[in-house]
Amino acid sequence: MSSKTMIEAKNITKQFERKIALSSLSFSIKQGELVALIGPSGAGKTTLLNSIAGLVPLHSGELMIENQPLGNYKRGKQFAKKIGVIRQQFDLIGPLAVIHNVLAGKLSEWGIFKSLFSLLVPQEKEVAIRALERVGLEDKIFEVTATLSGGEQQRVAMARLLVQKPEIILADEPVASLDPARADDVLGMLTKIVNEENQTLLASLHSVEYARKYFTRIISLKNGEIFFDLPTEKVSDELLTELYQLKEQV
Ligand SMILES: Nc1ncnc2c1ncn2[C@@H]1O[C@H](COP(=O)(O)OP(=O)(O)OP(=O)(O)O)[C@@H](O)[C@H]1O
Repeated sequence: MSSKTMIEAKNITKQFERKIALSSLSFSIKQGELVALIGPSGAGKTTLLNSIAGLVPLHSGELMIENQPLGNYKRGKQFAKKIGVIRQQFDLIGPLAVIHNVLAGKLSEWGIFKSLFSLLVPQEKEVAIRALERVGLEDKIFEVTATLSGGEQQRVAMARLLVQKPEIILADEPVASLDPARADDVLGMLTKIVNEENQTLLASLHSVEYARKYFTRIISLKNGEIFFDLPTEKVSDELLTELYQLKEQV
């Protein structure tokens, strides 16, 4: 792992009307880290990922991406090379063939003309083929995306990320809609790709089991605050019970 800091949160706070979703969080994540974000429903996981993706403005504090304030990054190509997002809903266009969804990873790089032309004659087809080979879907290249299973669609989303090649991947519940065997398969593949590409991964998960199996560090949130931030091997069952406990014990 390199010592380059990829994400740094400095006392970040986010409030929705009177609800504090993130309360003065601070942490930093280095290149190559595989970080799972866990915590009960409503703890702030999605809000945190969306803040880092630049989709949710903060009330106070600062987010630094590779030592630059997040706001300094221009949207478009520059940002797409820095941060890629993968979600539970996959964000794929169902009626399009798999190849077009994979090549969507190039949209911020291509101009509008090349992007539109690519819908007629796929551009840089070999890039898409290579990405689909890596996720084991090369035989599905011209299938309509919506006809693929949930696990296959999540692999298409991963192939799109392979084409986009961001340095940081933010994954919001990437396997929540998959059955356990598909979830295992998708997380195994995602973390393998991240390791091979020396990327950095921050993924929210409901499953502690997957967090322990695939991630090197676990950050837990509770009521918008960091409850613990530990290397995976230091996360005890007692801490997890406390994290998910419904009411604070008095
Ligand atoms: N757009 C919004 N408007 C108002 N409140 C919001 C909004 N988005 C999130 N919240 C609130 O902020 C808090 C944190 O929500 P968030 O979705 O980040 O939690 P989460 O940990 O991702 O939950 P889950 O595991 O259920 O997805 C919740 O109380 C939620 O109701």
